[in-house]
Amino acid sequence: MSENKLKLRVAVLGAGKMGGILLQAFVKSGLLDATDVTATVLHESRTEELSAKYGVTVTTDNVEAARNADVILLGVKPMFILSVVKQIAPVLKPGALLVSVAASITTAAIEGAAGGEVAVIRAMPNTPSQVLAGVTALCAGRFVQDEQVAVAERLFGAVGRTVVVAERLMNAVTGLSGSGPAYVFIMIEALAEGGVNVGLPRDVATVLAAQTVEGAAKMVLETGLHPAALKDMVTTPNGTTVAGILALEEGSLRATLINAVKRSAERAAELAG
Ligand SMILES: NC(=O)C1=CN([C@@H]2O[C@H](COP(=O)(O)OP(=O)(O)OC[C@H]3O[C@@H](n4cnc5c(N)ncnc54)[C@H](O)[C@@H]3O)[C@@H](O)[C@H]2O)C=CC1
Ligand SMILES: O=C(O)[C@@H]1CCC=N1
Repeated sequence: MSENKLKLRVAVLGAGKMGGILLQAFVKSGLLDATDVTATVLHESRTEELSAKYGVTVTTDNVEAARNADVILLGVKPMFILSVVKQIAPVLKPGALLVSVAASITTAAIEGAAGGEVAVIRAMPNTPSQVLAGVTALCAGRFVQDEQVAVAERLFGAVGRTVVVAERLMNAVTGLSGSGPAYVFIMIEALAEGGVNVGLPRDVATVLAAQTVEGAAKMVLETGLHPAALKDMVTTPNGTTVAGILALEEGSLRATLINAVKRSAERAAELAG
């Protein structure tokens, strides 16, 4: 494992849901040494509990955490990110890399808040990073070197797949894979409810639903076949599946999902201000 380690000091400013998932995974996967990671949160009352949970130093002092860091992962809510960047700008090491996971906030806005030629990478990960099955889209700001993109790919690669996209596509990514886990959780819950409705115990129904979603997703990723071809393999003429598909089409499942991604992407654009 040690040859795969990133020998970098990383500060996670805003170790909430997403920041916490990422920092735990970076350490657990062996990519970073716990001693090289520091994290911050807003409230002093949570630092002790989170230090114990994450196994890294957790404080409320963004400036101290950022001072010696090679990579600063910004995990605060979009509305707070520019003030946090302004706060840490005076202590940034030359060559430090800022990585923001904030929805909507552009690399240009972060560069502006940093007030200099600072390397900024914008990332949109998702919560399945917690089980190393995440997907993260990355885009680079104006002052980023190729090696810094490679560092970000290593970091997010430790928690799943990565793709590099043009920045103009980041809100679209947010609408699909950033918010998408929530849509899929709702689908799994609803499929399980269907199972309960036809007599299955809840726990069995939930396992059947979740494993079916995982298996179907794996088939798409591993066979490279079009989802429609895989759907056709399940669908016997005059059989059970096509009866279920009729119900999906009557309920406009496709249009509903297309709209979900579209509305979320539109909201991401709105939040950019
Ligand atoms: N939750 C998700 O599925 C995803 C979230 N994101 C992005 O991640 C960011 C955080 O979202 P969540 O983790 O869901 O929110 P959260 O509320 O769980 O985490 C935010 C954390 O920031 C801390 N914080 C607030 N102000 C601070 C400050 N001034 N200094 C240091 N820490 C401060 C809070 O204590 C909290 O721990 C957002 O920008 C969001 O757009 C991106 C992808 C997915
Ligand atoms: O709901 C949100 O705003 C964040 C961004 C992507 C997922 N959660």
